[in-house]
Amino acid sequence: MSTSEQQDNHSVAQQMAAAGSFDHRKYKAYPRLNLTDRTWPDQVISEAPIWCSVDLRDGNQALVKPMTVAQKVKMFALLVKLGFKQIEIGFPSAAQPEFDFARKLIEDNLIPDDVTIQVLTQAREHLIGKTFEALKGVKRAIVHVYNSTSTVQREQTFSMSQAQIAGIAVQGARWVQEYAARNPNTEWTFQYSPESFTGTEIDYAIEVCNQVIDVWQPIQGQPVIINLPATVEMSTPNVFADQIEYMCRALHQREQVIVCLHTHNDRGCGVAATELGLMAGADRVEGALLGNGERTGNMDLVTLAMNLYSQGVDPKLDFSDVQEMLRVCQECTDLPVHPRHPWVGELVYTAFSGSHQDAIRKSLQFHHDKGLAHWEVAYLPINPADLGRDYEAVVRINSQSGKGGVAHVLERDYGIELPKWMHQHVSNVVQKAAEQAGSEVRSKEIKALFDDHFVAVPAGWNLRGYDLSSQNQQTEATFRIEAAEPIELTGRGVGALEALADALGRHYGVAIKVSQFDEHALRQGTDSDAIASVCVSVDGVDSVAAAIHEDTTTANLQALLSAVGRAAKRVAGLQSVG
Ligand SMILES: CC(=O)SCCNC(=O)CCNC(=O)[C@H](O)C(C)(C)COP(=O)(O)OP(=O)(O)OC[C@H]1O[C@@H](n2cnc3c(N)ncnc32)[C@H](O)[C@@H]1OP(=O)(O)O
Ligand SMILES: CC(C)C(=O)C(=O)O
Ligand SMILES: [Mg+2]
Repeated sequence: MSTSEQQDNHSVAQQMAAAGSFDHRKYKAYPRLNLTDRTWPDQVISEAPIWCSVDLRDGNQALVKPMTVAQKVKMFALLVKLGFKQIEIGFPSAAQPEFDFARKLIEDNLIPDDVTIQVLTQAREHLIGKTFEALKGVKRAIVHVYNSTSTVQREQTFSMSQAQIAGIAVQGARWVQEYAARNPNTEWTFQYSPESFTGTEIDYAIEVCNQVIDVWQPIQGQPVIINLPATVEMSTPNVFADQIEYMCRALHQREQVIVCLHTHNDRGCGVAATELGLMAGADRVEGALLGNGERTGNMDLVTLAMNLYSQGVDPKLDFSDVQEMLRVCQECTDLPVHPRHPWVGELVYTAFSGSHQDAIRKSLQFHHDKGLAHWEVAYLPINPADLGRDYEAVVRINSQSGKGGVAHVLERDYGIELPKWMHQHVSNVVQKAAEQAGSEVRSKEIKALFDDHFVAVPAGWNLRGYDLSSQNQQTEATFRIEAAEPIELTGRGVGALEALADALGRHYGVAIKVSQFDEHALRQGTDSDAIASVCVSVDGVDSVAAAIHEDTTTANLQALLSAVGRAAKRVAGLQSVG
């Protein structure tokens, strides 16, 4: 770089730094379009648009390290597998790998019969020539030619009048037509983009597009795509929708023109703008998986497709194996996926917070019990299993979680249906552990906490055996308990539990009352295992325990015995007798 160039760069940098104060007054509002008879707000998207992935072009040109040919092949295969029928494979005149990739797809016969490749070129003859060279022998292709039409680009980049810029477009359209005519064995589709459309005066954009359409004359049989890009997203999506409706009304030979949208995400509304643009009459959508693309990205194809899917509209794309899609995208782009990425991020179906977990648990149960025809589950707009996600991720426990969430994890992962009265007891233990850990408490740790605090038999309170005899609804029983010295107790009552409470009460001289009791077969593990949960009051002190055993009565009795044993430290009477 020469000294004068260095000085120039230096002064540009200085000017930018000086202008870079955080002062909103240097920006101005985007002009509104005065479309008072707009119809798009009443429209509903009831079918999938024509999709075109631009991962291999717009996505690729925005990467720190553009994809290698091998990565492109992998990405192409993924796009085909997902169901894309139109795929922009690159800018073959831009760089050798782009050219080579086009050749590879064609020569190695990698393009399925129902897939059409698309390529991008500037409206410059040598680049168009090279583009057609790259496409030699292809059965079908879309040639996409563009030039910038915005006020800023006309004035500042090209220093050209409106007529001169329109002239570039028209000349580009003619070259594309001429080169296509020289290759009649290929089925050609032409596409034109007034690049920087959102920075272009709308009536001028119409004029340029119509001049291109007039060159291509789609009415004579050659299909035409007019792509209206939000090269930079500059307005709220409703303004973009007005622009699209306005364009759709004004384009020549509209019936033969496929109107396409290509939004970017500068304001974070790329998907919203495309959705409203479709309502406004567009037919086709360009975008990239996970929104990769220039600056804040292209419109995210996954989000838009899943938005449709969640409304009961067939997206005509298959995201049933999201993990595979994420893996290939990451391998090809070297970009991470945000855990909160709509529909597919690692955490998007996960609730940590208590009230969400409670609602999800009850709602899933309701959905299951009622066999509802349509998916309507609190906080889960779709069934995560549709995307190959498991339910383990749906409820995860940390200090923000509540009792419903803990109960859900025990039931989901271990078949332990905690009775409602026990939720709070178990949750208290887990909550404490979560607060101490300051992080997530995993399912296995929750189970271990449950076992330690409720199932583990306190030393000296192990039931060794029992004999029961019942008459006239009265049970008389003998219990063998492994204390410091094995003891044998007898008691009576209505049923075995009452008999054991009676036996223990008389032995220790305490009042034992069973206030809560529950028993059920475990849904996992050995078929015959049962879990019993008991809450007892020993001299007014509450104590809770659970027990698991293949013999239901043993489970019940052990749960009671463990509960009384757990109260031992807090009830004087239980310590006074051996
Ligand atoms: C919004 C978008 O994504 S648009 C697509 C952008 N993608 C890319 O640019 C990626 C690939 N591009 C490239 O590799 C290069 O730009 C190439 C190979 C296409 C062209 O390379 P070069 O000619 O060396 O560079 P460059 O793009 O800077 O050319 C600029 C010249 O082309 C002209 N030009 C730029 N775009 C266009 C266009 N679409 N149609 C006609 N002329 C154009 C400019 O006015 C400028 O002319 P000048 O030399 O008279 O000043
Ligand atoms: C080439 C065009 C369509 C583009 O990528 C854009 O304008 O964003
Ligand atoms: Mg783009």
